Amino acid sequence: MDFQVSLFQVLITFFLVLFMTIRISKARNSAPKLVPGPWKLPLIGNLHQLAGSDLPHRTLRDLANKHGPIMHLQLGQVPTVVVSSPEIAKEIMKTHDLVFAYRPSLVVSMITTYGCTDIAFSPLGNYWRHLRKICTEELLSAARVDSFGSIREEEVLNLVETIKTNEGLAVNLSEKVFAMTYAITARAAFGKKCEDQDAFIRTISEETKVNSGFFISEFFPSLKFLDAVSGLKQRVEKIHGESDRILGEIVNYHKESREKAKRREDAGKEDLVDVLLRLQEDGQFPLTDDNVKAIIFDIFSGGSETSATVVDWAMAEMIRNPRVMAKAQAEVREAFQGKGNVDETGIHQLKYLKCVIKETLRLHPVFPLLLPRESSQSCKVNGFEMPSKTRVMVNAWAIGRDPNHWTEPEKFDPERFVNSSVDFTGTDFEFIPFGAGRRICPGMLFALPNVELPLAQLLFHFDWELPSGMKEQDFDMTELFGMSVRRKNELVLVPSLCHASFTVA
Ligand code: HEM
Repeated sequence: MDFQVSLFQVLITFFLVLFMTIRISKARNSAPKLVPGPWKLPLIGNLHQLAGSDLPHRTLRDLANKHGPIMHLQLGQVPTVVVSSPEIAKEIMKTHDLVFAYRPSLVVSMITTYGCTDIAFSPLGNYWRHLRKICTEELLSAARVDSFGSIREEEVLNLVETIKTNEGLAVNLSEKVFAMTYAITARAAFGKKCEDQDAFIRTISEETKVNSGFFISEFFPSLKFLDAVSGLKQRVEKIHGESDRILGEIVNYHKESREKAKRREDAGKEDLVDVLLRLQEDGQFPLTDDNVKAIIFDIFSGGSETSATVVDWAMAEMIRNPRVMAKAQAEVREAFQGKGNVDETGIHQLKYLKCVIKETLRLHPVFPLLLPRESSQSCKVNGFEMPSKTRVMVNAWAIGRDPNHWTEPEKFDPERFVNSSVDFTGTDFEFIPFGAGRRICPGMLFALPNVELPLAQLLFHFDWELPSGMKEQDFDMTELFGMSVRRKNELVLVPSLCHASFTVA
């Protein structure tokens, strides 16, 4: 067979190849630009890079330093994007807030929050919107928070009195502060001390510990058997069973007392369970008993440990920075001189203390990765395509220490906030300890007095020292990761009574 190639055939072939090459390269150029990230292993993706990490926010910051402030990680079956700069956080939580205001449904939260019917884990929609409205108008409004002022003052004074009896001795301050914030939340939520309060606090604290979201079975949602193998599900169900029983009793007890009060027509001051039951009775928006329990669970888990954690970090930072402690003490002692005590009416004068609290939240955000979000549709962020159902973690801890936005970011320096308008209300994306956008923490107003008043009282009444033999520079600041990040070791300090304290009436 002759093998003759005409010029015509050569030209046709040339143009065909040219055409195909241009099409392929065009298709490549128009292919969505995916978020970059480290190299992935089959099946587990990048999980090995987090394996063994006790402190994921730190590991993720180190990875982001290599791979960029928007980084894709394949965590088992879960495509995840980690955001570590204020600019990209703003795109997620402001520009595209609606797309990213969903939460993933996690094994643990499904159990603990009655199938994600609480505020924090319920999907964006009418039910969630209604709960947020209940929060802002009823449960966590400024007026409601004010109405708990006497409870706060009493419980903080109890704390001060207990410490006074231990003057000169090493006191486990962490334990006492956590007990105090639990007592405040319990009284605000349930009113009079309920019989099972202590058992309930124990179970809630257990539940929040297992709710960190970093369990292997959370990353392989289709492999249900992993829940059983890891024992996670059984463990959480057991703890939740106990807290559900107690919450059920609390709700029933409140229903009975409301009935009795109605018969006597003597409706007293409402606690938070009362408010929810009133709304349930009104029937404007259907709320089942389980919904009420889920909301109370949120308020407890969000309300108690978080504030105590901030007080604990702030005291620890001030012990390491005696100059800051002395300045904060001078401010509070001057403001309340002669009164012998700190009360909430004058607390707004404590400008420096507010800076100390901000600086504490910058360096030690209680939820360093906020709460996880999930995209409801595909979306372009910073020029990268993010498909629907991508899990998003915003590393607020890394953002608060971003050297492009903070000078000497690792230094505890409350002065940086003195003449600064930067605040944590969700508009300054370099400082987002309460999150931002639609999902921003609705408990800010409830939380802040529980941080300010105890701190002010501890600084007003006492001078603080480390137990003998310990030096400021040796003081341990190791973190413990759970649903929130607290100090690993309890804060043990020696109080001595300040002379101003003696003037108490
Ligand atoms: C210092 C104390 C607190 C800090 C640092 C804090 C921080 C946060 C953060 C970072 C989020 C996630 C925001 C996001 O996804 O963008 C959140 C959500 C939430 N917080 Fe707080 N919180 C505190 C206290 C409280 C208190 C006292 C309550 C209730 C009494 C509360 C109730 C909630 C709820 C219900 C959500 C879920 C909001 C939603 O998903 O719509 N928090 N909080």
